[in-house]
Amino acid sequence: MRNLILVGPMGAGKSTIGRLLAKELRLPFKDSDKEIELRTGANIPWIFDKEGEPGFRDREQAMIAELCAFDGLVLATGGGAVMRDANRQALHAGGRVVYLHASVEQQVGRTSRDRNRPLLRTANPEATLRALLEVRDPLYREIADLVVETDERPPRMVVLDILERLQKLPPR
Ligand SMILES: Nc1ncnc2c1ncn2[C@@H]1O[C@H](COP(=O)(O)OP(=O)(O)OP(=O)(O)O)[C@@H](O)[C@H]1O
Ligand SMILES: O=C(O)C1=C[C@@H](O)[C@@H](O)[C@H](O)C1
Ligand SMILES: [Mg+2]
Repeated sequence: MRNLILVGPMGAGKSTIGRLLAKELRLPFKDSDKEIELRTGANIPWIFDKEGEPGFRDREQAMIAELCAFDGLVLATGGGAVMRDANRQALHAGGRVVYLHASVEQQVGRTSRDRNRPLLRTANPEATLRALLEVRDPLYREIADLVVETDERPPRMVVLDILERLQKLPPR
C-alpha cells in the first residue's frame, strides 16, 4: 500500500476519521483542505470568494498531485476532489481509496453548525447536498477500494471497520 486515502461528501467524516486512522496506524495525517489553506494563507471561503470555485479547484488539483506523490500518508480529501479526472487518476494511483458514505440527512446534521463550507451557503443546504451526492456518488465509487457506511456509527466504530476490511483486500 502507498497511502490510505479517504473520499466522500461533506460531513462524511473524512477529516475526523482520517485523523483517528493515522493515530491508529502511526502514520502522518494530511488533510487536503487544510494544506490548501496553509499554502494559500487564506481559508476556503476566502478562496471561493476571491477566485471562484475554479480557482479553488486548481489549487486543489495541484495539492492532490503533491500529496499523492508521498508514501505512507493517511490523506483526507475535499468532498469535490473527485470532480476532476486528473484527481481521480492521482487518487486511485496514490494508494487504497476508502469512500466514506453518509446519507444526505446525516450530512445535513453534521455540517449545519459550521459556516466553513461555501457550497452550503445556500437557501436549502439539504437540496444542495442531495444534488452534489447524485453527481458525485458514482465518482467516489469509481475509485474506491472500499465503501464504508458512516450513518449511525460513531467514528471509532468506522475506524475499526476500515482497519478490519483493509486487511482482507486482495492486492491490486
Ligand atoms: N461517524 C460520525 N458520527 C457522528 N458524527 C460524525 C461522524 N463523523 C464525523 N462526524 C462529525 O461530523 C462533522 C463533520 O465531520 P468532518 O469535518 O470530519 O467531515 P468531512 O468529511 O471532512 O467534511 P468536508 O468534506 O467538508 O471536509 C464533525 O463535527 C464531526 O465531528
Ligand atoms: O464538496 C465540496 O465541493 C467541498 C468540500 C470541502 O471539503 C472543501 O473542499 C470545499 O468546501 C468544497
Ligand atoms: Mg474535511
